[in-house]
Amino acid sequence: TTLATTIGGKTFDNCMMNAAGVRCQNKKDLDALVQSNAGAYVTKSATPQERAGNPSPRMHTLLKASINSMGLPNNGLDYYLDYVIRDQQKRPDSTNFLSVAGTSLEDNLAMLHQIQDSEYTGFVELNLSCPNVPGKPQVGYDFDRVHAVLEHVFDFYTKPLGVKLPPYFDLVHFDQIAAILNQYPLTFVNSINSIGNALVVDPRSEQVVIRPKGGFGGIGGAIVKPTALANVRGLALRLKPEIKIIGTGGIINGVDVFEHILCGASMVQIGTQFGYEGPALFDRLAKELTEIMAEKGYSSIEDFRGKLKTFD
Ligand SMILES: O=C(O)c1[nH]c(=O)[nH]c(=O)c1Cl
Repeated sequence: TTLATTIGGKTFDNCMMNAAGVRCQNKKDLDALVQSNAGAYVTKSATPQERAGNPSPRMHTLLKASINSMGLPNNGLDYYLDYVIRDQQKRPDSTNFLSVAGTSLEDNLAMLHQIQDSEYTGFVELNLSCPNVPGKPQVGYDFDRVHAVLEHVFDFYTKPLGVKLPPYFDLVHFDQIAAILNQYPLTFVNSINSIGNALVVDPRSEQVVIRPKGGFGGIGGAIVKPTALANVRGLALRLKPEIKIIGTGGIINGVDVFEHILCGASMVQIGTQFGYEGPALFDRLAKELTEIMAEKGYSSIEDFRGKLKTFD
């Protein structure tokens, strides 16, 4: 049984990796991911300069969920670009992901020009869906802005690139976003980011649980899986086959990975549970998924990827 997957002509020996933002902000965390059984890593979304992010408490974990309003704290693009280039020199056969999340079109273009002109040959994940920068509505819900960003990016960017999208909740929105994405040579689309601007209340203290934005933040964890699977499936049914799908959201166990792949994902990312369990998560998930595949007689993920059945 193999858990290998291929995206943009690159083969990953394991179809599971971290989600941007979780245990990937500094060299220590990234080195731990390199040492783990994850098939790849993605760096914390970068802005051109380092950012402190929102005031704490800005992240809270519940039993099967997390809420965060980090506000894009990161060490700046140079830090992550330096890390991935050094790693690429040390391990030329491994492909990884560099996430960028400019708070303006200018910032996104400046960062992508810098990456285009660098010796980095890996993937870029353009994050269009951060819900937590006060005063900055996320690009992913403004289809004209998504179109404009991609138009500008593909005027000059030639390396493998994908976008990280927010969850959509109306099938018409799946149609609209897919119609835009299908116009571009995207290597992948990653769906979903956290469900933005949810609210968690502590009934004992009668207070919200995070400081930024009066307690409003992005939700992750098991409770978002039905929305994540709907977005993975909705995009899988609409995107041209050369755009692969990375499924993110609600993965706790191997069976959740299986469901994401059944819905059409070629790779999955784990955020909340990875934050909770650490790098050993990838050993557990690989074991669980391998057992499920063996039980069902599947020897590779291509045997069942996207083959979700409906009633008709
Ligand atoms: O607040 C954040 O840093 C953050 N938090 C999220 O849940 N998703 C994102 O894309 C980002 Cl950039």
